[in-house]
Amino acid sequence: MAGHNDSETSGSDQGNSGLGSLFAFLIRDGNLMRSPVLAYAVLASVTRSGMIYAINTLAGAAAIATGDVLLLLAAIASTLTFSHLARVASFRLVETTKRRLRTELSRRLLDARADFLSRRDHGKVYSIVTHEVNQISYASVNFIQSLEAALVIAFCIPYIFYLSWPSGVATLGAVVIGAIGYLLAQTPAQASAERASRTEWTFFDRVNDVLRGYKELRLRRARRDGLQADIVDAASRERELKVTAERFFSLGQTVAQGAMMGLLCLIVVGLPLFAGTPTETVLQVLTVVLLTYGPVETVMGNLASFSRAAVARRLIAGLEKDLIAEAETDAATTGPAAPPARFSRIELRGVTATLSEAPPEGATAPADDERFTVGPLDLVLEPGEVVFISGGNGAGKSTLISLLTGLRRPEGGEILRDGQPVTPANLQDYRDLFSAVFSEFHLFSRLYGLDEAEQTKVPPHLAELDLAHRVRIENGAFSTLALSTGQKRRLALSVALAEARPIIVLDEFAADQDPVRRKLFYDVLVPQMARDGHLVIAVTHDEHCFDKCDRLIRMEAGRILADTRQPGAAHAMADAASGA
Ligand SMILES: Nc1ncnc2c1ncn2[C@@H]1O[C@H](COP(=O)(O)OP(=O)(O)OP(=O)(O)O)[C@@H](O)[C@H]1O
Repeated sequence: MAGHNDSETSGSDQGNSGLGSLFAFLIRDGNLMRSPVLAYAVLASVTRSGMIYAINTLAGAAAIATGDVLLLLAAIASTLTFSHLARVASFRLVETTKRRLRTELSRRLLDARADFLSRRDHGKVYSIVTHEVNQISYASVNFIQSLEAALVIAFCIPYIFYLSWPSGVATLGAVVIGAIGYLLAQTPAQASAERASRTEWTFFDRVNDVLRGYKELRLRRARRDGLQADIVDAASRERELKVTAERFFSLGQTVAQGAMMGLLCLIVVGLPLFAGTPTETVLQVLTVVLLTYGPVETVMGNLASFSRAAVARRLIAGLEKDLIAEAETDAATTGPAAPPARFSRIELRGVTATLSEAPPEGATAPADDERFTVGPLDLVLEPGEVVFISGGNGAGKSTLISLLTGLRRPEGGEILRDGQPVTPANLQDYRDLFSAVFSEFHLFSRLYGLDEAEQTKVPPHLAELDLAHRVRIENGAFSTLALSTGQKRRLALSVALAEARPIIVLDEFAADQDPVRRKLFYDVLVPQMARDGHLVIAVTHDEHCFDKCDRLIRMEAGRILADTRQPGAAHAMADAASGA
């Protein structure tokens, strides 16, 4: 099973319920204070208490008074109205909280470092933005409902004291016993609920395997069975843990219900027998207690959902903490988009990077044999050059590309642009120099970020790349992405060319092109890009084309083995292509 590198501690480790932090979150960040929901809830509970009072007065009266009937009707009408308004406002609050949490988490994901995003085990992220965000958002409805119910109980307890003080004491006793039952049950319940959520992350990871690996899974039944067994295992463990959590929640609720039932027995049997309370008072107390039974059940039922939401709050906070730790600097991800910049020289000076997997759960650092070091790398690049990077699998070519494009920050050495070091403050400006088609590229369905002028450049490039018959641009989006692998890569190149950035990076672009398109790429497109003044950096294994670049960089074991210059080779290709 995939391990997760979680910075948060489990609920049981924390030793506190997290309810305080949950309520603080709901009140402070959940917009509770700015919503009319609190006012509606208070009004609904006041009118409900008035209704209880009116019912009780009418029930105990010798004759029905018109005023009491009118009071009852008014109380019913206003209770229904305010309860409805409170419900609508609280659901608005739920959706607002959900939207806020999801946009905040997405923003943090957009800001996260490439290292974090390139990890495969993102089941945790999916689970948190769906399940946990729902749990915490719906807690605001439960919070309002509970507040409304608690206010009714708070109004009714003094009234019970007023009717008969022994009943008042017994009612308070029942509330205290119920609260103790809940508090005792919630620690083990929360611990199981949290473990269940963590198991759900594994489940999402395996579902991701199904979606990504469907072809391999179709070809070998045993592979599919093995994955299915893992999915069943994760789902079963989650079920067991959730059932355990609910068993504890239910135990707490049973204690509270027992206390309420004990209270009813005490009122019906104990009061007349031991306190000599008259039947008329017993009936009045009984009516009030029965009418508050609903609000008590509401509070008791919601306590479990608060515990689940407290777990969700902890897990969301843990992910936020991870994302903050993994965030790029503000300057790298915020601020207005800079206009396409120019450069005259890019220099890598003693640049190094260490690649490692996320450590398994419980481990502090990856083992040495799980690390790969690239560099130190020294390299100077200038506009108008065509640079090919070659080397065996695992030589470090893609890592060099990540370092060069500013996606990965070097651990040692520095990158200089026109003699100035690239720092977090100017990193985004530096990245704006590049357009790229990575070996594992992603095609967005829309032309995000391209201005109108850039968008108008895409169709000519589609024609040049022999895609005009398959894809059109409609309202800033591609008409289709249902294309072959080679076509998709050419589509990605059409966007990169339309961006017209000074440096174009192509990682194994030709690998999935047919011979005709491969020839077009090496003999026409690349020389043309250089002629237009672009620095072209292409990772390639096509040895027979190594003579078509100005510089050939060979990599091995994370180092640059050779940097051979063949001046003018690419320009000569361009001249030949244009017939000059
Ligand atoms: N997260 C990681 N943890 C540890 N090692 C890693 C990690 N990512 C990559 N590596 C290792 O770093 C080395 C360089 O990888 P890189 O992707 O840069 O190679 P490459 O030259 O582009 O290879 P290819 O031609 O196969 O694409 C490889 O040996 C790879 O196994």
